Amino acid sequence: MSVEKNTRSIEAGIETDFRDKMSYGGYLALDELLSAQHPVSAPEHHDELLFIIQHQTSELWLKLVLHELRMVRSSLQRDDLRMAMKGVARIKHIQRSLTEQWSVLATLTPTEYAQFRGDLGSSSGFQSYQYRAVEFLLGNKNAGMIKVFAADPVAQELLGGLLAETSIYDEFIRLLARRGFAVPVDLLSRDVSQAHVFSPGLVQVYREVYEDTGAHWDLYEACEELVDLEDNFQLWRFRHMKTVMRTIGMKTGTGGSSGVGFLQRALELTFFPELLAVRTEIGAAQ
Ligand code: HEM
Ligand SMILES: N[C@@H](CC(=O)c1ccccc1NC=O)C(=O)O
Repeated sequence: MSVEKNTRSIEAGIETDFRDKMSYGGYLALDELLSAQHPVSAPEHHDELLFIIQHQTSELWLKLVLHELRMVRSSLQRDDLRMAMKGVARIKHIQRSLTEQWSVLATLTPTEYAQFRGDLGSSSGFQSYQYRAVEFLLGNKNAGMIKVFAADPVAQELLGGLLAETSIYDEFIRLLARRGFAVPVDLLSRDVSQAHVFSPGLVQVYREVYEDTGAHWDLYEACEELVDLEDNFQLWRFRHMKTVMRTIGMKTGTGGSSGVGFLQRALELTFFPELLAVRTEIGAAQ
């Protein structure tokens, strides 16, 4: 270490020859990753790289969210609530990071975006199959959403598969039934390819959990974790809608929707409605 030169010396043990050894770039396939940004504006607009990287990093995180959600689902199937909650905890951190990331894109002004928006053609986040897969795994099934992937067999297969499978909410509800709670039977034999719809009987199950937390501590904790997950998902949707509003105003979307109005309607969707409804009941007379 040469303090005067403000330079750190490279230690003798530091690896420098990677002809026959695994390296950082090799392990992480950085050549592929860092050559996957292809701006379409010509001449290239300075801000298009921001736009591409914001989406690519979001898709990478969504890939991990999907990976963790599958683990959460299989843990619930095995009655391993602790493992499931470990997965949920990780997902919650990813969601925070994804939501925080909107501030980077918000530095893209409407003037700058308008200069390359036309080059995006009809491509849109509406066509993100990983985002749709997350919605499906959380229980917001919608077969109609698969239509836009007619030209993408990989996406179609993934989403078609998830549509027919249980969501993490279906699995949580089944776990509650195995624990002896009076879960309405129609919920246990429902067509899982449809979106979960509000069940008043399930609210009563949660009421039992929330009114005797000591007896049902792990379930009580799990319920609150699921509420956090939904809350975080809605915060992402809200920041998306607000960023869209400040960037394109009330223009229609490149994907063909009305734009902001369409995104606002997504804020009315809910994954775990009974977990929210139970709050109204707590402490109320029987
Ligand atoms: C300036 C930036 C952005 C604008 C102006 C914008 C605009 C829009 C609009 C107008 C829609 C409605 C569909 C349409 O007609 O196109 C939409 C949908 C969507 N966008 Fe973006 N978006 C932006 C950035 C992002 C980013 C960074 C992501 C991250 C992956 C994203 C993901 C999505 C998703 C998943 C949908 C579907 C939402 C749903 O079905 O409720 N968007 N976006
Ligand atoms: N729908 C956006 C375009 C857009 O944001 C976008 C375009 C291509 C790939 C991802 C996108 N992000 C989110 O919709 C718009 O109407 O400006």
